[in-house]
Amino acid sequence: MIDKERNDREMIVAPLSGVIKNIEDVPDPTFAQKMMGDGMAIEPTEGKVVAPVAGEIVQIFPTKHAVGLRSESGIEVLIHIGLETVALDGEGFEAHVKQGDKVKAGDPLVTFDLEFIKEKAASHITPVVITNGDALEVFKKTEEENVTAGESPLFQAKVKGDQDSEKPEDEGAEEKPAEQPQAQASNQSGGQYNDEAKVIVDAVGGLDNIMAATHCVTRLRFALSDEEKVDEEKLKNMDLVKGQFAANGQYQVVIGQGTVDKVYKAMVKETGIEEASKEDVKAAGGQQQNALQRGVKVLADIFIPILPAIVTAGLLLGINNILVNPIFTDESIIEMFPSWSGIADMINIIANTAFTFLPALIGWSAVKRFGGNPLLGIVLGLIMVHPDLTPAGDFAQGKGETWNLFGFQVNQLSYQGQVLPVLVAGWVLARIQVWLEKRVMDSLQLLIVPPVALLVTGFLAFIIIGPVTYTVGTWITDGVVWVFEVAPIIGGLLYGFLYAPLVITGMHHTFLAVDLQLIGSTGTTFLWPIVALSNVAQGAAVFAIMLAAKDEKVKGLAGTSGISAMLGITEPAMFGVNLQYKYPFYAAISGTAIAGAFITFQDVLASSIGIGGLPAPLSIQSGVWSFIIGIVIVLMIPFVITYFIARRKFR
Ligand SMILES: OC[C@H]1O[C@H](O[C@H]2O[C@H](CO)[C@@H](O)[C@H](O)[C@H]2O)[C@H](O)[C@@H](O)[C@@H]1O
Repeated sequence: MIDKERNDREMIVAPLSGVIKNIEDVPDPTFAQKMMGDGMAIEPTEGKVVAPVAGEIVQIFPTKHAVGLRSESGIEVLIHIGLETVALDGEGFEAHVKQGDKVKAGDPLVTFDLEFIKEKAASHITPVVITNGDALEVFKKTEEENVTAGESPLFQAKVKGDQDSEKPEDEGAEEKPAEQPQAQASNQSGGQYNDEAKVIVDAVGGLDNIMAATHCVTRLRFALSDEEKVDEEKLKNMDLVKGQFAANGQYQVVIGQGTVDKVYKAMVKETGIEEASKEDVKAAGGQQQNALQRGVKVLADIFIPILPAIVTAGLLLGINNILVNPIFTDESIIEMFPSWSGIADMINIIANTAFTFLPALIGWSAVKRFGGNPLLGIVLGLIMVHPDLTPAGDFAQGKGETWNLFGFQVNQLSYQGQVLPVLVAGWVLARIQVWLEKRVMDSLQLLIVPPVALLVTGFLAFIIIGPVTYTVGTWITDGVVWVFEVAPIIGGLLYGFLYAPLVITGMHHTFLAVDLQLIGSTGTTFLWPIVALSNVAQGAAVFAIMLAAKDEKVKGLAGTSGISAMLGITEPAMFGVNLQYKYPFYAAISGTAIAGAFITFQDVLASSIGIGGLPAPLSIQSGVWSFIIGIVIVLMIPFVITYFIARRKFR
């Protein structure tokens, strides 16, 4: 805890106003895994960055998205505004300082367009890290949840060997940030980092494997022909390298601010590699992905942002299920206690909204992803579920009406619960908007671009996009249903076995679209219950490691990632533990395959997508007891197998 009374320690205040996040929760491994050092992150509420401490600006990147400064006592602070903001190439940022400037705490450093960053960058979460943690003997973090720029204390730290200060306290020593290996500049061949640059090039597969290379404020970024050729061990063994990972078609090698640019220069000089822009690397990395990978990525980009709304809706529908369905007796809770029916109704409306207006959610996310105006995306989605339109079920019973367009009949069909129509319409809307924006003069943009884009897309949606994609969507759902009807055991077995590997590749979000399409067309899904079992299985395996491991660090990581898996997020358990040891992962997918086959055979159906972990029974509409048996299977099999193997291995 920060002790404001201690004047032998340097106080570092928040450089931005906003909400505090743990550094471990930043969705970027460079920061979450503290490759750059320990710290915290701030979700900014305004676009202003001020100096957190008096000192000198040691680095301000040309793209102005990151600032490094050194305090008077020698503490080095890096403020990285948003994530993947290097790709914006300075757009939306204005710097008020330059390298070498002396600043006081509270002096403005950078201002930025928060809304623009939110829209264009991977995230606006801003990590603030201490990059020379190994030089500190005390490091404390704030416990506040909200901070004000230039006012609220964020860290308190003391540099080692500070003669003026008292002896270090034990508790302080324990709170030292993770030690960062110091970059040692080699000089053996005359230039700084020449040897290291050659080793890195070699480790990423040699010059022939590098299609393009650039760097940002912290990392070297490579577009590689074949990421399989990377020698990770070689990179891990380099003091200079603080971490490495592949993301978005780029292979990233984390070096650290102030050093990465020198290593990059040495690499260009020593190996003759051509300097490339971030766009070149991004484009080259994108080319590396095949059409399937690119398609999966687009779907993931669209569905991940709407997941919280859908999962919340699923959870609330689950609560409503408990109130309105007879579970333990012949009567439901609202039949036994009629005064609860109003509450149940309200919950139902709150829960149902995300599913009823699903095309609006998808419209927002899809148009944003395709580069158009997300607000028009929402309107487009709402147009497609307007209350004057007739739902598909009623239409099939001959209740719907048609528009007569010069003799051509167009169904007044509502696309409620449908995924594909609004996805395609969203893409068309964004394309029309972008096309018009390039051609219409600025003063007429507002008058022409949105109305024309919306009107043309609206017509196309009702006349052609809707009917065609609705039919394709029906084929997809019919096809999946058919496979699971013909061979339920094989379907459940395979989906159970393959789901976790799909999560590793990120392809699992594609099936979210299939789940939503199934719910929209048939009212239920048989795939999602297997998803929930798979997550619980990873959790059970990682808990077995927690119990069997001797190393406290492994136990801690397994415990926290196990809780997360039991609540539906499995990446920490899989990447952090289960895949490292392999057998827990195999035990988990084997358990899920067996349980998946069992529940599919038992016709377990979910009414919605809910929390894919232990709370999942809330979202099961039929076969809840079979599903609970499925949960017992995925708790027992992965746990028992993993525990017994782990006991032997950890002995
Ligand atoms: O498909 C619906 C489920 O989506 C989330 O879980 C899936 O994505 C997670 C993040 O990539 C992954 O950790 C998990 O293994 C996947 O099943 C959500 O967390 C679930 O609650 C939801 O049911």
